[in-house]
Amino acid sequence: MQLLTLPPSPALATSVRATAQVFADPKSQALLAHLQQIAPSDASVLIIGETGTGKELVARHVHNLSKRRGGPFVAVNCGAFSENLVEAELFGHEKGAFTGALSAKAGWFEAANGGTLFLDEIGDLPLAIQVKLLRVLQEREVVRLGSRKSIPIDVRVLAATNVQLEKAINAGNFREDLYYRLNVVSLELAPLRERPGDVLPLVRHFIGEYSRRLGYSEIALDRDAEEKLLAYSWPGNIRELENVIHHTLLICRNDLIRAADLHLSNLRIERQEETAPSADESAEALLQRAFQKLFEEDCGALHARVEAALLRTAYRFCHCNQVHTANLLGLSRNVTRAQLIRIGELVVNKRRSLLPPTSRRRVDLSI
Ligand SMILES: Nc1ncnc2c1ncn2[C@@H]1O[C@H](COP(=O)(O)OP(=O)(O)OP(=O)(O)O)[C@@H](O)[C@H]1O
Repeated sequence: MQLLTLPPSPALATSVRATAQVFADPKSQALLAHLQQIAPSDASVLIIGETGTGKELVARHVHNLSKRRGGPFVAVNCGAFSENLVEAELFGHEKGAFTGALSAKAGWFEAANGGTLFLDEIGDLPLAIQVKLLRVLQEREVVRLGSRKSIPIDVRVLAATNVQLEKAINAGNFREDLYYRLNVVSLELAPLRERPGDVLPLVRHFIGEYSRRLGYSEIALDRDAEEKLLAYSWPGNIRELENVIHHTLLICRNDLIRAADLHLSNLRIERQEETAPSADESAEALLQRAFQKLFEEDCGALHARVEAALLRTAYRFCHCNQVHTANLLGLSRNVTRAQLIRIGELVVNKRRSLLPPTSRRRVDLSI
């Protein structure tokens, strides 16, 4: 097994999540060897893999191993923007270039100058923008929207996709010339189910990571739990595994994780079928299910805000009674208290006893 600990480059300091990476399975070790070979060059790389297989983490790794590691690493999700917005974001714009352009703004290419631009979900880029991207890659200069001035750029582009771009090319949704420009080197990430040697090292890695963050002492797995994790197919890959471990540590407060503590998605499906919403399902049951589901999914910042709003609502609904809130949400009292402190619903006073803040009376449902 190989566990690498990488210092993030200065430009990454605020955005890097995991600096330790697990490459234990022979397939992952081969990928790592390939990655180390191609990282120093300036070649464009196309990273291919199902969702959650670690494409962004690999892109950051390539950047950190390249001569550009002292420069910025800018990661963007091409699928998250409308056609107009993605153009302005990629290439930048001048003041007044379009309604709402109140000031001039550099685009992602300029922001990544001297470093690496990671374009995730490249298959979602609209065709009109693909043409412009190709031109920038060929000419190594950008022209902001609303300007005629060319700005030279020195950027290495890494792109990622979880769909087969060849199919998109055949369907007329992706330009072949852009595909060849991006795919000078390709790195294919196998789904987690095809690299079983990574599963337990990743589990231990995330147990360590989340235990540290939650302030827990050492936590072990029993043999049945290990077998259950190894037998599972991980459709959401490493991200799903990470969420399962995070969820398990939040719910289970023992030093030993047993098979029954692990809620994998096939169990969730059974549970959802058993408890499919009925017309007369109580508000409490609905709230509890929504809350459990949130713990099982990762939607980044939105997740954290919805989770906080739900906690706050449940706590106020239970008249600031921690035990009732814990029962309502199906959590232990310790976890509930820790989460309430985290979102500022409970404060520690001078005598170190916990109190709800008195100044806030209104239920804040904003997410
Ligand atoms: N080899 C690894 N070692 C440790 N953690 C990893 C590894 N690969 C991925 N992860 C973690 O798994 C999570 C998902 O990884 P990442 O975001 O890179 O996947 P992705 O393939 O880019 O996902 P998507 O297709 O949804 O954009 C992240 O939290 C990442 O830190």
